[in-house]
Amino acid sequence: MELPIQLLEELESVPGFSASDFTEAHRQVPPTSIRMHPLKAPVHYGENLDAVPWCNAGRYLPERPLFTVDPLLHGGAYYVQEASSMFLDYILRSVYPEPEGLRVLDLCAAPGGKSTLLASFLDERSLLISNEVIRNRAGILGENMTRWGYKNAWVCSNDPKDLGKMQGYFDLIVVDAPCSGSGLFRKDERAIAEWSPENVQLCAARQQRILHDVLPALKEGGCLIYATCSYSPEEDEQIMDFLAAQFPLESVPVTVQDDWGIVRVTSAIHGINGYRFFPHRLRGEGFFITVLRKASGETAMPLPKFKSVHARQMAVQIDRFLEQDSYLLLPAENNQFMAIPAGMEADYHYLKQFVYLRKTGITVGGPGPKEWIPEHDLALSVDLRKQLQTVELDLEQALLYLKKETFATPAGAVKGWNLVTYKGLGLGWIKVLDNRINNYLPKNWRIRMDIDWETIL
Ligand SMILES: C[S@@+](CC[C@H](N)C(=O)[O-])C[C@H]1O[C@@H](n2cnc3c(N)ncnc32)[C@H](O)[C@@H]1O
Repeated sequence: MELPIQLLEELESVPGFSASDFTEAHRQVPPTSIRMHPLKAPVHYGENLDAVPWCNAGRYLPERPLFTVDPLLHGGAYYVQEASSMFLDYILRSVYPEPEGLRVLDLCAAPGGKSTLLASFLDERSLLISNEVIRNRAGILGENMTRWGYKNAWVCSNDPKDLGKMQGYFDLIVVDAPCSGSGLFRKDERAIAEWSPENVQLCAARQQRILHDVLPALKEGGCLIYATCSYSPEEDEQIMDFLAAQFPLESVPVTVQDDWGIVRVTSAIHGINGYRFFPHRLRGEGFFITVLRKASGETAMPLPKFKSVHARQMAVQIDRFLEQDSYLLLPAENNQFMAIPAGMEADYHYLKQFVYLRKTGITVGGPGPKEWIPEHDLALSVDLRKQLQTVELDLEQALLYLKKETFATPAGAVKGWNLVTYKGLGLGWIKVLDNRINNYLPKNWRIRMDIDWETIL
């Protein structure tokens, strides 16, 4: 792996860098890590695995498995995430010891690593808006958020400017910015060929534009978390100085343990604190992150009055599927309904004025000619009732289900709708008829890969 010489030269002046150690680290296989779902990962899962020091739910795997053929991944028991970027979890716990009722924006959210982490961190009264401007990437983000299963985590697909119009609405904005990607060289060699000093400049200019466009949406006293997977100071320390110079933002330092190997840096002009991750100093890839607080500026506008569209009469149908904490049912496309937390309808009506909401809470399905037809989202919801008609699948059946193939009626299945589970984790719905089953996995969710059954079973 031939690393760009201009990058190595520039990094000579960056604290914690060592050209020889850095180059040597790029000859090593990158560690594989996952972050477990606090409510979905089976009990004792990950017990024998090394923990990621800065993230309670993070674990290193001894080697990279073929994740596609693990039904637990499809059911949302864990998310495959690079370990350094899990430091967001530590920052959140440091800045918000009690995260209550926060409105949070993850601006550059696909494929969903930071958003799934945020969703697990926030309390039920908080609302997470995950945005991804690129349409097809927003689709992948939607799938990953559906697997994670929270009704207070919504997805939109907009330009940062649209979100910036929601003056002072958010308590926290996370900008995991598109960048030149040098931090991921070890995982993706193609990124080396795409790297150039000119591209670093282009990325820095785009980062400034994105931040400038979205910052009006951060309320006074709210926090901005900015991160990249680039080593270039133009995209890291110099962006911190740009932020401090252009906006009323001040540094929020966090305490880190020395033995974690994270490098604390401060920006040259305004002394803002940031945290750098180098692969020769810790078990993770290149990453940079900083937190700033908005000292003054926009305050949230009161939410406008709205006419409720809660479908009260439909709720009766859903009560048998969802735990009866408080949710509202709103009409969705194709005669379906979506469940959102009670108390968030005003936010829904407000947000709709500014953004295209692709996913609002949990799509629960809709009334069919004879009965309620449950939607796939519902099977993956963390609020799904424990007492539902459920049938446990073995590995072969689970993989056939996830390939959207048919298989013999599993033992324990009853006529009608059954939730299929693997190791107790909901994967989706089947409908059992007299002499066969119908597999209700959405077509675009299916595993397309040919499975080598002999090695897997
Ligand atoms: C570093 S990735 C985000 C990774 C994600 N936060 C995660 O943890 O899984 C940056 C994202 O920014 C998006 N992006 C690209 N150009 C953008 C722009 N002009 N404004 C906002 N987002 C943009 C990319 O499509 C990409 O999904």
